[in-house]
Amino acid sequence: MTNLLEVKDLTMRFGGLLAVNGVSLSVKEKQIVSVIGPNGAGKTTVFNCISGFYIPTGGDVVFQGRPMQGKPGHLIAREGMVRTFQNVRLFKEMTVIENLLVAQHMHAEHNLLKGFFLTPGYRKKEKELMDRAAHWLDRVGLLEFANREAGNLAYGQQRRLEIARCMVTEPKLLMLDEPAAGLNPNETKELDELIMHLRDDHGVSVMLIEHDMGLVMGISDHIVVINQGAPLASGTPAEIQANPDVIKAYLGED
Ligand SMILES: Nc1ncnc2c1ncn2[C@@H]1O[C@H](COP(=O)(O)OP(=O)(O)OP(=O)(O)O)[C@@H](O)[C@H]1O
Repeated sequence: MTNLLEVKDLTMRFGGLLAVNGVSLSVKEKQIVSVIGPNGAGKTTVFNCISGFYIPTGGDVVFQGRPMQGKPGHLIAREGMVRTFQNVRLFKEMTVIENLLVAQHMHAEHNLLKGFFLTPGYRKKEKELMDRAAHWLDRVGLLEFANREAGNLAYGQQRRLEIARCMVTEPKLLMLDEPAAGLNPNETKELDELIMHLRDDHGVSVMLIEHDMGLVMGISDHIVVINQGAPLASGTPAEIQANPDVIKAYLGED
């Protein structure tokens, strides 16, 4: 099976700090790959480099066979790699459904000017966007809140809306930065089911940064561990749980 994403020898330097040092990883189609490591290990920086929010100091990022390093985030998103952030970033004063419509407009660079003329083609496109938004709201259990202001949703619901906002753009790779942070155990279980459902029924690959080890060990096909910016281990959940270097890095943390 060819790799959807191939990252080789990724390096990111901030002044004197080598935040990411020689990290390599790959994600295959329909795989859930988690990146774990102690606080400050460089996980979010790896995400930022892959998704075009930082230009890496060195290394290669190849997505669907094409080099991505140096491209801006919005172009990488258009290639089919979309992400969420550690802190919820919704348009809080817009309604839930508006958040999904705007995401699709931004993604498709839909010609808004045409809207003023209300051509039949435009109306048809608008209906498609609306149908897709409703479909994903239903999938993440938020359809009944479609017209509520996004900022008024409970935190766990906002997290699910963020995932729906990614999914309306029909990505190949969904990158989630600490999606379970701040969720209660029930919400985490729903998130676990949602992520597996996205992979199994919608064919997306998922990359995950997460501190909730129950979630990571339960859903990951493959895990990459980084420590102080450098690769420490990679393997299946069982291999990672049994790896003495990983255990040491985690026990050494507290
Ligand atoms: N824009 C930046 N400028 C300077 N240093 C940065 C920047 N972003 C991250 N760093 C530093 O790089 C290192 C790695 O940070 P990063 O946020 O990637 O770690 P992390 O593994 O995601 O941590 P956490 O689990 O706590 O979110 C840290 O020392 C951090 O202070």
